[in-house]
Amino acid sequence: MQLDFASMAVLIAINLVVIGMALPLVMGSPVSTAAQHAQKYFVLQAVGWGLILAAARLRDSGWAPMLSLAAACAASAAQWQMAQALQNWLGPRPLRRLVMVVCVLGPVGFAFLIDSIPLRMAWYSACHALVIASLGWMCLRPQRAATSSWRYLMAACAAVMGLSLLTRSYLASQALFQEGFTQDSLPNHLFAMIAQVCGSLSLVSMLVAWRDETNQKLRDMAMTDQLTGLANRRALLQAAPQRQALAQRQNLPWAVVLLDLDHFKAVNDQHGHARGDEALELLGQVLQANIRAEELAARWGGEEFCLLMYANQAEVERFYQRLSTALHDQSLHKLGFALHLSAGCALQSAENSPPFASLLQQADNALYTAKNQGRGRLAFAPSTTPPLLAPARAVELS
Ligand SMILES: Nc1nc2c(ncn2[C@@H]2O[C@H](COP(=O)(O)OP(=O)(O)OP(=O)(O)O)[C@@H](O)[C@H]2O)c(=O)[nH]1
Repeated sequence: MQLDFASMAVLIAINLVVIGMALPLVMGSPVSTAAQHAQKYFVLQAVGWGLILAAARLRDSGWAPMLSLAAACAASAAQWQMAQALQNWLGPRPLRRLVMVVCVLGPVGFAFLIDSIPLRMAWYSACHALVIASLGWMCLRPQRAATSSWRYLMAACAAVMGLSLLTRSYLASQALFQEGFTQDSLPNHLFAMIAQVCGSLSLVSMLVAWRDETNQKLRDMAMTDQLTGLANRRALLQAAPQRQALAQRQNLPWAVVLLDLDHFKAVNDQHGHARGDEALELLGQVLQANIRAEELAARWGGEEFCLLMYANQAEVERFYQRLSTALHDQSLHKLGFALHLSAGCALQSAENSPPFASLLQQADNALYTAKNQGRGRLAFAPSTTPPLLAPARAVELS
């Protein structure tokens, strides 16, 4: 089999052009920011290989060095797009700045060394190897939920590509290349083959990353209340047994609190449904600002909210006072009228450790008590302490 570099470059360029055109069609629109960067990565790669091809064809003309420089610029721009995609998929990537700097320095050095093929190749290949190795490293330790399969595949491709580029850089520094990127030589053939295989595997990785991202978005949507941004009932029901079991295992106090806005129908009637929605959003914000990271606030439905707290009775009372005051003040300030809350709480204790559904029922009964006793107060479920010593009691907001 006779391989020549120009034919390989044609195949790679055709492959990348087809991928660059097919991706937007397959992914549809609109796609996420990360997916857009991934699409640009393939388009720029196609442009880069097209320019390498043109440089090979015009090898004997004065255009070849400029075309090679343009190819280097396109390849660096493609790597930068990949860094952006990884940042969006995996969260903040500390190496992103380094990638940006080397993506600029690579073509700049290439331009300065344009008269010496070995030097400019050695320089650019070394820069390219550093960028690719950084991209591979960026696939590790994600700060957002991301499956390992596509990350490891991409990191492996980066390791192989990085090594082949380093080899090319070394050979060029030894002046073994006379005609740069386009020379028909074993290292260039190997590099083209590796680029082809790693390019295809990177495509697979990116499609899986994009699928994971889409699945994660759907999961988040299924678990989040659209209006308030809090967890929804499904998310709370899913999280509750685990948290309850943790509290039992570690002997932590645990409380289920149901909160309900008072006379909310009147808010809607007097100020309109849109204002009512704003009131619910505000309660969501105030709740989120007043709970601890390990606690969970969810919209239970309508104007009712549910909290899972690692707290004893005194702590729940203090929390209720704090929340009611903040809600009162902020609603007056932001909505122009005051919102009031009633709450019912069931506490898990050594004596009272029923299933979650039963605790929830106790909290609901306590909320009913708070409403019946005049609203604007917190009531505890009677069974949370021995009934004879401490019957159902309510804490009125002072
Ligand atoms: N704006 C808005 N209103 C809602 C939403 N969900 C439920 N509501 C309204 O919340 C009100 C609840 O009314 P009720 O169950 O009578 O309760 P209430 O008026 O708060 O009275 P108490 O709870 O007894 O103090 C109804 O008018 C619902 O239309 C929502 O998403 N947005």
